[in-house]
Amino acid sequence: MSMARGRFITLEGGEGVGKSTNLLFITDWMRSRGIEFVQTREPGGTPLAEQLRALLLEHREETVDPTAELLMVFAARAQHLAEVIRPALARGAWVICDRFTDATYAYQGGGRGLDLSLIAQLEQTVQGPLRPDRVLLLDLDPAQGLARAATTGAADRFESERLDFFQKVREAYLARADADPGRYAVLDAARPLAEVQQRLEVELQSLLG
Ligand SMILES: Nc1ncnc2c1ncn2[C@@H]1O[C@H](COP(=O)(O)OP(=O)(O)OP(=O)(O)O)[C@@H](O)[C@H]1O
Ligand SMILES: Cc1cn([C@H]2C[C@H](O)[C@@H](COP(=O)(O)O)O2)c(=O)[nH]c1=O
Repeated sequence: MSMARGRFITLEGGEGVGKSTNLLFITDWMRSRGIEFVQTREPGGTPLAEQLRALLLEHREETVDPTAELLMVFAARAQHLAEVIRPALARGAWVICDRFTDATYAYQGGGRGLDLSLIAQLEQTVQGPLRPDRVLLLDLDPAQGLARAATTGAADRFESERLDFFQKVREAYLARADADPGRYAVLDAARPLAEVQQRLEVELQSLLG
């Protein structure tokens, strides 16, 4: 008897686009269908990776070198893959991950301006052929997203970047979705939540079977 294949789904977007809100909707949808799933996030998802997350997000006196930032993100990802993501997929569970390597292309590539081929090299080294089955990209004007994010707590090191950084992050995300439309679903996060979630449901249904 063959085991059902797990799905690897990632949720992406700039700051304040509604990831946390829509994650709840996605996990409720999976639970109501009896799908075994693991909900996790990046950077993070294991004790070591969560420590790296805290180091990445906290404000600090020194400027963080973009390459150091990139390597920390991939160090956390390697641990997360080994401890959480690969074992879950191997047993047939679905994985819903709040951000993954598309965030690296968007933030370290688009935002920080690092060479995309360096990111691709690290992606290949750390992940091998593993890529998300579906990337759900919540797209929103960054000024609107930052205003929404401001209602949910103090700004971390990334959220304190200038608006033009987030414009570049958004452009990088959209460029990746444009280049591979079969794998990305771009959802307009400026629409009312009920409408966003209707669209999400259609995307999730398409992953069944
Ligand atoms: N489609 C929507 N329309 C209007 N408001 C929304 C929508 N989606 C989310 N919000 C609101 O925007 C705020 C930010 O949402 P949420 O915390 O889910 O975003 P996030 O992407 O997880 O943000 P962060 O990365 O800052 O944690 C919340 O107050 C939420 O209720
Ligand atoms: C995976 C990943 C994340 N980031 C940044 C993007 C966000 O500002 C924070 C994570 O916080 P959130 O709760 O998901 O908003 O980390 C990054 O720069 N590069 C990455 O690869």
